[in-house]
Amino acid sequence: MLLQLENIYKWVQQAGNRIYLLKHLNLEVAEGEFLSVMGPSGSGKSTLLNVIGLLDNFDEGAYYFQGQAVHEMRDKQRARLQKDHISFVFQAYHLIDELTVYENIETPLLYQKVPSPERKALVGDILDRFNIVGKKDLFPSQLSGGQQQLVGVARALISKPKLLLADEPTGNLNSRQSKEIMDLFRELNQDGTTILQATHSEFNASYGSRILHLLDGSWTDNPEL
Ligand SMILES: Nc1ncnc2c1ncn2[C@@H]1O[C@H](COP(=O)(O)OP(=O)(O)OP(=O)(O)O)[C@@H](O)[C@H]1O
Repeated sequence: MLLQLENIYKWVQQAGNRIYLLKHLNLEVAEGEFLSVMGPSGSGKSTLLNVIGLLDNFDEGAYYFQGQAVHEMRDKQRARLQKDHISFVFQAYHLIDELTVYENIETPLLYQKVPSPERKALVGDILDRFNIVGKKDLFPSQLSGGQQQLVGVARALISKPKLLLADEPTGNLNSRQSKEIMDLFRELNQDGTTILQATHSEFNASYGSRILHLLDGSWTDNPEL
């Protein structure tokens, strides 16, 4: 088992009322799965991905990653686990404005202390694979939205993460680019990366091996409701 959520609750306090963002949520994700989470806007998909990706805390419940109790970890341990094993592709690409395309893609390898010649080779390969060699010295502001998203995906894939969390990974891409990204995800998944994506797109979800539906922060068997 790669990860396990047990009875997770997350809430915010609003005008004296407790608003649940995640409620009584259980989840088991096996190594090598490709899981799609669907659900209407506001159902909690991004919140769930943020919790699983250790970007956000939860208020109650237990979270195990490769059998380790994440809810008992100190911040530093959690940060280490995240850097070593988890990558993100988000709607907002979170590229670093001051770094070039090349440098943005290289960042995860610096965190992982990959030696320089190997870094060069890996970044070169992925620039090639994504057809963006000609853009390598540009800054994010000099790219279109779709190109920025491609760079975000390249950066997420370069460190060969154990777990890839993707939140509407093809949101700003045309259908050809979307298919390219989803095909890359499939390849990556076949190479052993576990993928968890949140999506509104039936096309994207069809790439997954399992689909779960969220409604108001809980799983539902009746996605039409
Ligand atoms: N800090 C917060 N305070 C109050 N409400 C919040 C907070 N963060 C999230 N929410 C609410 O939690 C709900 C779930 O949001 P979330 O972004 O997880 O939904 P989503 O399913 O990813 O939606 P979308 O498909 O539109 O991206 C929303 O109703 C949102 O307004």
